[in-house]
Amino acid sequence: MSKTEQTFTPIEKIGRKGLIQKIAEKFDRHGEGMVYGIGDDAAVLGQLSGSHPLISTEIYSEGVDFDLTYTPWQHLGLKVVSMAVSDIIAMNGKPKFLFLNLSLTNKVSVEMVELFYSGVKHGCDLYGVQLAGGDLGAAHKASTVAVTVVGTADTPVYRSGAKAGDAICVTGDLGAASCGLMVLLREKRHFETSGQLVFEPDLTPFEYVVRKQLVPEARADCIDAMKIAGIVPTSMSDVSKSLVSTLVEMMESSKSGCRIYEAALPVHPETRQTADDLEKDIDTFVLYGGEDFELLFTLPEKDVKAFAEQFKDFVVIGKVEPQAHGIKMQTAEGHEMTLT
Ligand SMILES: Nc1ncnc2c1ncn2[C@@H]1O[C@H](COP(=O)(O)OP(=O)(O)OP(=O)(O)O)[C@@H](O)[C@H]1O
Ligand SMILES: Cc1ncc(C[n+]2csc(CCOP(=O)(O)O)c2C)c(N)n1
Ligand SMILES: [Mg+2]
Repeated sequence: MSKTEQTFTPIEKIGRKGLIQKIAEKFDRHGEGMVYGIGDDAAVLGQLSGSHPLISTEIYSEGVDFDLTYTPWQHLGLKVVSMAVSDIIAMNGKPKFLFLNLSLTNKVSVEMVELFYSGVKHGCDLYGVQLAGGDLGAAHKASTVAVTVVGTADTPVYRSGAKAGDAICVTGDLGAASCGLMVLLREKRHFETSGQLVFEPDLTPFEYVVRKQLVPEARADCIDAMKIAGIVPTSMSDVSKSLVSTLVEMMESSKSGCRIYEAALPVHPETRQTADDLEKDIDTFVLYGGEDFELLFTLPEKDVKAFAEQFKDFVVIGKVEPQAHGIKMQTAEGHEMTLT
């Protein structure tokens, strides 16, 4: 069946209760640490002993944070889970339970909600998280998705612990997700002016960057490796907004400055290629682009080598300095510039 012929069952046809029942069927009501999930006035979780409960909550609005023209519903479901668990992971925690609140316009069908929850299910399985409840309501013009995640941490890691002399590290690569967003927005503009009925652009040359935008993955693998290596970073945060804003937040709360090296910033070859194609400066994406969901963390110099033996997908991009140094980047040409 092509996109134009997909069935559209209005939510009012099965009703709110009918839709919640369809959602509930996809998820277990009981599970590890969950006494009773979807189906009563509140979820009942198991008792926690020893570790600290962590709670993080986020809201995403249609047209502001996501665009349904180019976002498949199952991708949106997976992405909201990744974005939510990333905040728990960034505290050195383990995500456990998820709550999802949806307010939906009448442009959203039962089938779309089912696709969304198949993405959510995929995310829950990927991160070992259980859907424990939520809420469902109507929206007038734009849909919203609010997500709350509950996790645990034996040793929470804050943004504020960076110490002068620590190495500044980042996982994966930067700038790909915002580069992917630019590609999707360009294709959307093209679609709107072309008069075509179906939005089916050929994104093959942009597969990596578009994937990073539509289905980013939270770096649970890095936290697991830290645990195995017995390493606790001095500070950590996820790069959800941009490298520069995350660095500034981290250094301000750590009462420190830093120096990063432009030449050390990790960039995927496809991001570089796509930036050229878009005729944009690669640095705009790498320094100021959001949604990469990589981890930025600081390690005492002596821990870097030990951690590198356990985990390969990170690089050192700079060093923490005393606060008076400011937040600086040494460019590839050897100049020093202040980052803001
Ligand atoms: N979008 C959703 N995703 C996952 N679970 C949901 C969602 N909406 C509702 N639920 C779950 O379904 C069950 C019934 O929810 P419902 O909102 O109907 O009951 P309630 O919260 O007790 O009622 P009220 O909102 O009037 O207090 C609850 O367990 C709730 O967590
Ligand atoms: C249509 C559309 N407009 C804007 C964006 C960009 N965007 C969405 S959420 C976000 C930050 C997440 O941070 P946090 O998880 O901290 O809320 C950014 C940069 C997008 N993807 N789609
Ligand atoms: Mg409710």
